Amino acid sequence: MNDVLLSVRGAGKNFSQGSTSRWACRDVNFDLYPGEVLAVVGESGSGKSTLLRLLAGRLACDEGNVNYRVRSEISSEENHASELINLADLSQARLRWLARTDWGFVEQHARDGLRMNVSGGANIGERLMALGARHYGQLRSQALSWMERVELDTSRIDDLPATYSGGMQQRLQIARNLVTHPRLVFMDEPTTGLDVSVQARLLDLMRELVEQLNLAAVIVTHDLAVARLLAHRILVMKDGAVVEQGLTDRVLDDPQHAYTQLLVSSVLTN
Ligand SMILES: Nc1ncnc2c1ncn2[C@@H]1O[C@H](COP(=O)(O)OP(=O)(O)OP(=O)(O)O)[C@@H](O)[C@H]1O
Repeated sequence: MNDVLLSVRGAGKNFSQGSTSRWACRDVNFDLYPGEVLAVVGESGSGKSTLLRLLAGRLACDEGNVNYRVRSEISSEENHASELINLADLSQARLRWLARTDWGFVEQHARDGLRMNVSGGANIGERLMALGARHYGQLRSQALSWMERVELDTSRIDDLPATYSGGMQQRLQIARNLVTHPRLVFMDEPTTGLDVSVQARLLDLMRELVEQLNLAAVIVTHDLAVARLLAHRILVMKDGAVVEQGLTDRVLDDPQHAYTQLLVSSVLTN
């Protein structure tokens, strides 16, 4: 049995504005294993994106903790390679290192996850350069091979991402994230806003890559069909709380909580 990769215990985030304070998400608990895909679903404002940002160390928890099994080369000397480390105990430099190497983050809007003023090829090569790669020929051949892998036309390698279609930009974002062989990828509504046919092909590609690379992933989506296709498990959020979680088929075919039942039935009647 593999060791847990990500362990979340009682995690929550509070946003204060003036005299009012509000929990965007509260008391979230789950474990994620290598190669496992978890979908976080719920309506707008339920706290999905905030939770994703807590998991990726982009926001600090105001309660509870998020723990990650850091690879030996980036765990500090006093920590064992196999130990789960609380993100709150990592320095900003170590968190940035994780974010650049062992994690990926696919944003809903590609412009937030790509560098729009450098070529598609440079977008893929950049994360390798952050790891010390300098050989131009090798960077270019890696970029070409990842463009092929995500089914991008390699003749577009020198074009700026702004000249790519929305679906192509998402493929580029995925290639940019996967080039360093991360173990865990966070995705925030990765197919929202794309044409239905583009979405379907992108989802197929994502499913293939997740399987081939044994990737663990946390995918925020309001689309239960995305969760059904990609996720092993589902976590349902409402008003910042997790109301139900379990295996995808169980949650979608036999929802226990009234809110999940409503979500599932509203898809069926749409
Ligand atoms: N930076 C912030 N400052 C104050 N409140 C925030 C901030 N970010 C999020 N919130 C609040 O936290 C709650 C959860 O927001 P969040 O974006 O996590 O929900 P969501 O489920 O991802 O919604 P959507 O699907 O619309 O993106 C909302 O009430 C939101 O207004």
